[in-house]
Amino acid sequence: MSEEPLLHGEFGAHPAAGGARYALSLTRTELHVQRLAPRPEAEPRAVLRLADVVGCHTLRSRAPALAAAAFFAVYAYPPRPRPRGPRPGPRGRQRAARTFRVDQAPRYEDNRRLADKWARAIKCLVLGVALSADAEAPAVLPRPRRLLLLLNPFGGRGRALQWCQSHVLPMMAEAGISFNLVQTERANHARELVTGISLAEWDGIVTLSGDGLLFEVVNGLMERRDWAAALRMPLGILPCGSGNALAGAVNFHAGLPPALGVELLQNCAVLLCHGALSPLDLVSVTTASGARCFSFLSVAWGFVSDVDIESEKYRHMGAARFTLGTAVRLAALHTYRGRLSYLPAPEPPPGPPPRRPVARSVTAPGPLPPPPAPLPRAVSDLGLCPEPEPEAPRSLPGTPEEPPPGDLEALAEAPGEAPWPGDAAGTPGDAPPPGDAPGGPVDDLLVPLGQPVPPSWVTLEGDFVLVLALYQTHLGAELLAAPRARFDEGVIHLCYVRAGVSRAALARLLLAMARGAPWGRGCPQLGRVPARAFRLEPLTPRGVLTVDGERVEYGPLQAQIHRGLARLLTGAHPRPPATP
Ligand SMILES: Nc1ncnc2c1ncn2[C@@H]1O[C@H](COP(=O)(O)OP(=O)(O)OP(=O)(O)O)[C@@H](O)[C@H]1O
Repeated sequence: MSEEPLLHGEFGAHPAAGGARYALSLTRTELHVQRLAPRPEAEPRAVLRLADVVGCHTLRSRAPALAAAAFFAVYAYPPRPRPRGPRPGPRGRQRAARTFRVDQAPRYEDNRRLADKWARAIKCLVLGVALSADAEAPAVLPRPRRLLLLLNPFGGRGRALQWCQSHVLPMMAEAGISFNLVQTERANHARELVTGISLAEWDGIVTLSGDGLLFEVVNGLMERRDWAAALRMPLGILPCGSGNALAGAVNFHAGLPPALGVELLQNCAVLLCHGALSPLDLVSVTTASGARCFSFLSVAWGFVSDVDIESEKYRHMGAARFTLGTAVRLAALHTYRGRLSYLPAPEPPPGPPPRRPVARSVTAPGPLPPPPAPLPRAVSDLGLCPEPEPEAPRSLPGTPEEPPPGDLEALAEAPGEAPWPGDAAGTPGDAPPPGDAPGGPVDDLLVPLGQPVPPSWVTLEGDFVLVLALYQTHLGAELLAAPRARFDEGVIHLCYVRAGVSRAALARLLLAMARGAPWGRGCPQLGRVPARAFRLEPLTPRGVLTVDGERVEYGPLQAQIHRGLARLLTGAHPRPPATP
């Protein structure tokens, strides 16, 4: 064991399976489980990484023979070993739950106290809440979170609901997260919904679809009169669409290997249970008609937006639609005449993106708000019931490693009330910052589209194959286009490819991106510049412009970045230091 254990104890197992006993050691990052009896040599020491743990519950047996014992169950989703072979396949995560019996004291109350201590310590470490150095002092946990889940049943290959039921909801129950799940019924439904919700009722809004549904949520929140307070609402994304770039970025920043499909969804769901937040840059984009929208991902013109929109007809293929769309577009390569102007930003520092200390996702301490008002097509309409509040005893679903139903029941926990570190940054309900206009922050770097750009800007004119403004690492779940991007660095990564590039050179560039390899070396037509703002003026009369993969009106547009305007549930947090 490389780290000092915070807690060490000897416990029985549940079910009792031949009187097995285990020595448990809890460090800041791992739970070590060593069988003591019978035959300790028969079972190698198991190590559960807390990064794979989503929750821990205290339980009590209904059996009179076990009346003095208390129990704690640990729920983890470690990655499956990657299948061997020349082409390693996807691995995904496998649920692993272990229940331990605390039975050394003759009195139930004393065993319960010890079980509570272990459960609290594990939960604190999973949630990034500071523990006392010896883990002896009772840690005060924040109150359970309430999330609004918005699911597009037609996103990607139409599997969002099925994936949510089988992979997301069970994990949330184990993490002690309450939720209300709403299926969207049409485009813009999510946008309308979030313009009307009461912010105080939710600790986060999470979309289950592609990037498009989160785009709706961001813009719905921006339409509110209290937009600045609304943007303090933690936002999360669980990838169930065909374009899952932001989820790819969340996965990357957590240090996880590239993933697609269910594997990416499971990774993001585990991270969501951990609850850590990062500030998220938003880019305000103004089009020729004066319409303004807010973007968290990209503005694209030419090759990238053409592929995005044209490949809609292959949406039944999921993410593979982009590969086919790319091949088709490469065969008929177009160029577009236009003018690209930008305000340069200082070059970001080299090297991998540093992990920032992150805030927690949950609202400030205080009494629980009233239960959320019922929402249309909410989870109860679907026969899925939100988890009861943790105060209510409940039986847990049975699995081979778990107590059989009816044997153990969950115990009431003291309601959490600790503040979440970093929540002072703002909670839903804050007043908008003074000086900000209704309808979003002022674009202080931009002059009206009809006027020339300021003299400090750089202008390029010519024929382009593509222009892409990206502010995340990923352009698709596995397309690592800007490895140095961070969620809140306040930089637009502008990238353009001028006419004259060969099909082979463009294909090489895209392939390198897909492999996560460095790209663009030896391609003189490629330009990459960090910017704070840009203006794009297409001179070719027809074409496609997209913002976050959604088509917008074709014509001149301009944009500027607003640093850390929103908050994203990223889940990855450094292990908290012990308080002295
Ligand atoms: N119930 C619904 N019926 C039809 N469209 C919907 C519904 N709910 C959301 N939408 C719209 O579906 C679009 C696609 O959503 P999203 O990007 O999240 O998923 P996706 O599968 O990755 O799709 P795409 O790749 O086309 O962007 C969004 O523009 C959203 O407005």
